[in-house]
Amino acid sequence: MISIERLTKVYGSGPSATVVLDGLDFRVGTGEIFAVVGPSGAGKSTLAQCVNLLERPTSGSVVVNGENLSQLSERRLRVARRRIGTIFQSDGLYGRRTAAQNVALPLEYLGVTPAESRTRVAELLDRVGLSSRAAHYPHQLSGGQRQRVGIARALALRPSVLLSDEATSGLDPESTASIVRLLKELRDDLDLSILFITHEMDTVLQVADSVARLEHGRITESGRIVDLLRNPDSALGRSLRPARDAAVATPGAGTWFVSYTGTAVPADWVLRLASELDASVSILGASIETVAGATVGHATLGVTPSDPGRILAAALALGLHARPVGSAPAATGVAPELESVA
Ligand SMILES: Nc1ncnc2c1ncn2[C@@H]1O[C@H](COP(=O)(O)OP(=O)(O)OP(=O)(O)O)[C@@H](O)[C@H]1O
Repeated sequence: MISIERLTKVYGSGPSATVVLDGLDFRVGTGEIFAVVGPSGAGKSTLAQCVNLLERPTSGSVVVNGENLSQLSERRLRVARRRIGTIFQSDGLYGRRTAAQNVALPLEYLGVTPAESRTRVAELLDRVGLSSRAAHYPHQLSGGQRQRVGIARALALRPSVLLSDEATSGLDPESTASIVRLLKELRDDLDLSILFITHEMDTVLQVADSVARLEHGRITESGRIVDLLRNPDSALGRSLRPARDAAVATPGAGTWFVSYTGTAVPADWVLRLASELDASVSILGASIETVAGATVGHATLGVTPSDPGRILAAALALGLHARPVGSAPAATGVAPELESVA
């Protein structure tokens, strides 16, 4: 488990001081993947450097399994750092070393015997599905495979926390999906706390259990992914939804946007809605999926004229939040840019 407590980082001093992280608070539980997303300049890299203790925070703490690492002496910090494995965007592998030799590096620094190291490296490469590539050099591996070697190396010293700093940025969708699968396996099999720092929203949806949005050095919103997706008022939840243009309703039908808010939305909700309203309900766009074991979704519907109050009530009874598309944002609490999006 890792807790970030009132973490503040200020570069420079006096009038030129820049507050880059401003009192961040969050916790990544054992067996949890916690994503931090944010735009360029939000402070993500600085956060990563403070978490893996390459940078000392100006104030606040990084606490791993109850021990405050930010207050340790340099000597004790060198040992404590082993509890946090880091994977970076650039895999940082040594080109003149094979995959196995790269994974062995942290073990060599620690003075592990060659025999022990060989066993552990074989175990780690097997863990990341690269046993058959042990003798390959980085240039003989794909981007995704190099990142897997980086993950194996980050796990070499049996950390309890894995820090992923833009580790899937720049990978193609297939490689990203395979790294995401691997991180979830590691979370479950090794009970790791994984802090996943990224600017890619769609990867967050695939990988994370919880997410926080970092802006100008502050967390503006955070929560479990499922809760955010089910909350129609959550800006972070809305930004996690894939934005796609919906089809246009037939003339005379009204356009409505509905999103899952309940935990037990029936699978045949479209039929039920149509029957309850005694109206024709057509799907103009929809995304329904399982995230962290829960069904979440949203849809744009064309509904033949019905009383808006009845549509809202019928949707609510099915565990759905409904709003007419094109209504004033102030009345619905929905951002205008989402008005035409399914
Ligand atoms: N050593 C430094 N001295 C002064 N300012 C710094 C230093 N490092 C970073 N900053 C500033 O801190 C802010 C946050 O930078 P950081 O690199 O952490 O953001 P980021 O979210 O990782 O951005 P990106 O996604 O573009 O990498 C920026 O305004 C940057 O200029």
